[in-house]
Amino acid sequence: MSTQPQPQSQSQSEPRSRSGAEAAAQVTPAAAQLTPPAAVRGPHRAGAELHLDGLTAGYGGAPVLRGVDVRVPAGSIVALLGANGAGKTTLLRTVSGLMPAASGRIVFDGEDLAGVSVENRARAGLAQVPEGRSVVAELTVDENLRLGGLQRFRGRRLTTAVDGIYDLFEPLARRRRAAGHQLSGGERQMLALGRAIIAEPRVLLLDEPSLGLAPRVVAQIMAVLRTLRDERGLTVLLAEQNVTSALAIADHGVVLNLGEVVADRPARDLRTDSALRHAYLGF
Ligand SMILES: Nc1ncnc2c1ncn2[C@@H]1O[C@H](COP(=O)(O)OP(=O)(O)OP(=O)(O)O)[C@@H](O)[C@H]1O
Repeated sequence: MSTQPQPQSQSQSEPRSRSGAEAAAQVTPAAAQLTPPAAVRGPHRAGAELHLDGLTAGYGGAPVLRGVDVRVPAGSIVALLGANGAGKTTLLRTVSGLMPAASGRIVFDGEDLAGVSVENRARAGLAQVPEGRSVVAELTVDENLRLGGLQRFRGRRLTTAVDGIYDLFEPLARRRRAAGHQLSGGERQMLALGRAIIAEPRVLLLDEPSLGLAPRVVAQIMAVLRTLRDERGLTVLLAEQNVTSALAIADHGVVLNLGEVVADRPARDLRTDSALRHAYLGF
């Protein structure tokens, strides 16, 4: 597979426009109070489609994922939901190549990823932000972002890319000279996300970005993800226990239980159908 996709113009990314009513239905009350992030600076690589077909994976021979099928269309957000231990992190790690698949297929932009290294998956545009807000503690915000951006940019283009992240995450712009270890939990999560986004991934794998954060910060992060989808056509697979926040921005919801898909529905159905929510999400 090609490991160096070429940048595409924004018009090629075919960003989706939404009706006002649809957009309004997708914001949480907290998100509604926030100023939307600035428009995404372009041009950018467009999102790619991701399919998982019959994916099985586990630890030491004990299966955790059992024949999981998930489809994440290009330019959409799919919420991956489920209780503790359902297999969300295992699924994301298997897709990014950190864990081997025992069987099944992972298809990224039409290409089977079997045998493709973690590094080449990242180069092709598959980015994972693990749970725990991984940033380099000793480096400043600016240095962390530049490090993330070096994968694709040098010189002035790198500076423009860093400025693009500050447009999206205003709190980071104010803290650009602070070291990673001096940041609040919310700022660290924004930086972890910024480091992944700056390299213009085509599919973003996010593991519980809301964990331990205040509702306002969660709303801010979800608003950025929505902007990236709508304006850049980014594809996002979002593992979350914060079901309400995830479904507020997702197009589709997939519920895992003990490593199996038990529901695969439009997010609108999971948001609005209380019987469905009660059956699969327990509230
Ligand atoms: N390194 C490991 N070795 C062995 N078993 C593991 C390992 N990591 C996770 N597991 C097991 O795999 C199962 C799925 O865990 P996983 O972390 O994927 O779930 P999760 O849905 O992400 O949960 P959470 O929301 O708590 O992070 C659990 O039973 C867990 O105990």
